Amino acid sequence: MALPHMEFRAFVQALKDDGDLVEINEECDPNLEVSAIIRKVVESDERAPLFNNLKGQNENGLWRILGAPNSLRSDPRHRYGRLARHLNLPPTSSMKEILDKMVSAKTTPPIPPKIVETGPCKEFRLTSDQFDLNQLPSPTLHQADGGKYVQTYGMFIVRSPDGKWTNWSIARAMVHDKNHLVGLVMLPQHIAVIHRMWKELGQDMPYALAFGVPPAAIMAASMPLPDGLTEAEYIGSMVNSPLELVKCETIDLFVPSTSEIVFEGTCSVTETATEGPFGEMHGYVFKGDSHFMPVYTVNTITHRKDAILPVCACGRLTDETHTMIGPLAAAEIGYILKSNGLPIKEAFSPFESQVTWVALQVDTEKLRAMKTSAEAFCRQVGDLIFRGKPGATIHRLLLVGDDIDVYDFKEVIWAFSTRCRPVMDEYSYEDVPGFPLIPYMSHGNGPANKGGKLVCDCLLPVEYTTGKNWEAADFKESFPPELKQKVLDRWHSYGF
Ligand SMILES: O=C(O)C#Cc1ccccc1
Repeated sequence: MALPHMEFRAFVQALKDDGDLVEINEECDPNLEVSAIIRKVVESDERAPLFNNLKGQNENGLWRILGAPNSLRSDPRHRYGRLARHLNLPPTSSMKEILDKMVSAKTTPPIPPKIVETGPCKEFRLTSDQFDLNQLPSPTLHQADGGKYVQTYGMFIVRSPDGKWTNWSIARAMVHDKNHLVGLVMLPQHIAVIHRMWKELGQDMPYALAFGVPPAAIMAASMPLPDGLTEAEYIGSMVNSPLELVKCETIDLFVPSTSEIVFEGTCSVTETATEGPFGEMHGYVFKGDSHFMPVYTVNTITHRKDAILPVCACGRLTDETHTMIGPLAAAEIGYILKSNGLPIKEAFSPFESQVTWVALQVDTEKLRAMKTSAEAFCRQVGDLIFRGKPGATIHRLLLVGDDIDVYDFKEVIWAFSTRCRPVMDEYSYEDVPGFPLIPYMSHGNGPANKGGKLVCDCLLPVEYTTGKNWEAADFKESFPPELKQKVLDRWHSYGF
């Protein structure tokens, strides 16, 4: 029997078994109605909606839509249950356990994928004269969007011209016409790096776009892994079993054999079209905000019967762009800092920062042993992160002490607000790449692609020298243990 982290269809069943799925069988319109429901779901951490009856489905059920595939659950006991199911972890797993699992494959041998002759993704095949992307139920996600964003949670598969590097990643794309998409291809994302390689050769870039891939694969595809690393092997190592891949029909690329839907074709290195506006991960749609981006030709579609298109209706909290992009960047950032010998214990990107911050918990005993200064330490951290790809989407790094739980924003904002003196304890980076999708970058006062980053030192000077010299004025730290126990034991008899 297929396992939920290795087959999307089994994952959907697992959500159903968890009571985390709402099947909608009345006809829904992919033009805004579907997304309005998904937005209401993700803004209230409701169960994931599976739209079984969409206006525009073809005779083989192409396609249904699963909304909110990796958003949050309302029950705090399994808040991250959907993410956990992506990784074959218990639904009660913490975000720390989830991110530790994502990083685990960095220290275990890669497990290459297994090539199989065929698979469920081959049940039906459509050539370019047999489909119209505008007639299929491609969703319009926000009323100000520039098109139907059919691609928000699928996985692009591209390979360097020398064949040595295959990259899997999520990058948005909208319908351009009957057989074409236009998509965001933006450095330092690896899809843009590889696209540039093909452009230098003067050849269009072959691509596959697989929807409804193994959930473990889409998680790895969202992690800013090092250049040159092939996700398929990383995932194999992470789940300790080889992913099964099958060859595409028309190009020399391989896709997960259980994918729900596969688009195959080439991405032009010369032709562009207007892409956007789009309701992006920071929660804004700027009217008229479109840019010229590469055109993808869709030559062939293969799919399962009654195939499911996963859709992230991104915007304000809390959708997949927040549960995945920020935390997975934090995991990579934490790994890089630890690998460079810095005393970092935990790293997380607070949703409340719209995943533009990463909070770093520092082992202050080891910090004191370094006999370093605040400036030297902060610059070490900033130089390692802000000049590399993992830090691309992050504009604030907050250094906090051992007493702060970086997974709890209330803790993080307390330390930031009370221990980081504005300006004096902040170390700016104006000469590094900026993330141009953040509104204060794209529509702010400075350059959209450069600077605007800070390392914020939320460690008081004593934490660098002699250690914490305060008690928190709270129940946990300001009362003797026996008194706290007495209060807890008598809490209800007091009348609370
Ligand atoms: O369309 C969005 O909201 C987005 C995005 C993005 C692009 C590059 C890296 C990470 C997120």
